[in-house]
Amino acid sequence: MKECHVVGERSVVTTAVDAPRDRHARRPAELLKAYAGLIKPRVIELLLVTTIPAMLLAQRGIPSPWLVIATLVGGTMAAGSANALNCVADADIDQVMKRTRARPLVRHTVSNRHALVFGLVLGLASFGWLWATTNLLAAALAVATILFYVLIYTLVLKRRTAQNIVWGGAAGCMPVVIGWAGVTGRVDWPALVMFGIVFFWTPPHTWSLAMKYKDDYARAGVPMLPVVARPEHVSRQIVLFTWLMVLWTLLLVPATGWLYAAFAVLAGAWFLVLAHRLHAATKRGEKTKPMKLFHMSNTYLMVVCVALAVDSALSLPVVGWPF
Ligand code: HEM
Ligand SMILES: CC(C)=CCC/C(C)=C/CC/C(C)=C/COP(=O)(O)OP(=O)(O)O
Repeated sequence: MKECHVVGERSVVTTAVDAPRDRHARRPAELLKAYAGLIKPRVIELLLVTTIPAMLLAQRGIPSPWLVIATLVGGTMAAGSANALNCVADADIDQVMKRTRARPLVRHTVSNRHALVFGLVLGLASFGWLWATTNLLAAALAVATILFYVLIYTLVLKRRTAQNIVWGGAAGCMPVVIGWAGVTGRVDWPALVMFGIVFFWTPPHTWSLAMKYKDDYARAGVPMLPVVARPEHVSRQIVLFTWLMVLWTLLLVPATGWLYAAFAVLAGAWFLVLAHRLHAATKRGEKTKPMKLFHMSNTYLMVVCVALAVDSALSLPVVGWPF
């Protein structure tokens, strides 16, 4: 059975004694599967979805398809590097948590050393690719995000504070800024508003998941909010961040058309109802389904991003400042 010791304030898991061991992947299909597992493709999918509307809004139309593809390829390389390095840093706790026990480094289908080299090379490649195909600002922002996510979130915040994902979540907000910079070579106020949308979206996304997996996180010594706080406090925080997120989406309206504005209000109202329902059920001490809110958080972000992308691609008349 695994043991988890808290050394200083950082939880350190001793070597697992019964983690399933595979042999190192050798055949091409095994290698592909193993390295794909390192980059967490499901997460990258929505990270990229947030990048596309940022590029369309920056252009207020349709940027060159090559620029969009080049930015998405660079973003995938950067996020893949960040996730692979995260897997190396978290190999000790991933073998303790049921949710992450099938990951390549836990199953030993890839060695830690190969995963580290893979993550570092992919990160350097993302910098070179983005510099060559977009601009130096976008490339620099991508590498800064990798460094922040691995060194600040994964190695410092994640194992030390219940606010880990609030501040560490900033890494997940960077694809929109990188997409904007890829088109304009600058970071203008709409990019910062989009950063804020994902920033306030992240706690409902992660805390709903962590409500389901809190025993896993507790076993690994990760102080996610549901591990250290009562369910009612967590659901109240989810409602608070959901309100902040919905109100923040309206700040983008002066730079968009009515289509985005309508979906931001409708999708926001829908997600607020879900968050309040979870909080009400939690307060009553009823059995809740936080994973429904987790999956709906991805749906919400996808809907808002698609509405923004269509609104921008069609160059709908901009609503402008109401005063
Ligand atoms: C620090 C910030 C974040 C944390 C701690 C976090 C946490 C997680 C965790 C633990 C999972 C489950 C992964 C697994 O078990 O395979 C997950 C899945 C996912 N995350 Fe996040 N996330 C964060 C930010 C983001 C951002 C910014 C996005 C996209 C913009 C995102 C999109 C997704 C998607 C699409 C999935 C897969 C959902 C599924 O498998 O159904 N996450 N997230
Ligand atoms: C452009 C660029 C470099 C983007 C990088 C942004 C990025 C990789 C965000 C990831 C967000 C995320 C899934 C965090 C979960 O980490 P975790 O360690 O809490 O999740 P886990 O417990 O599933 O490993």
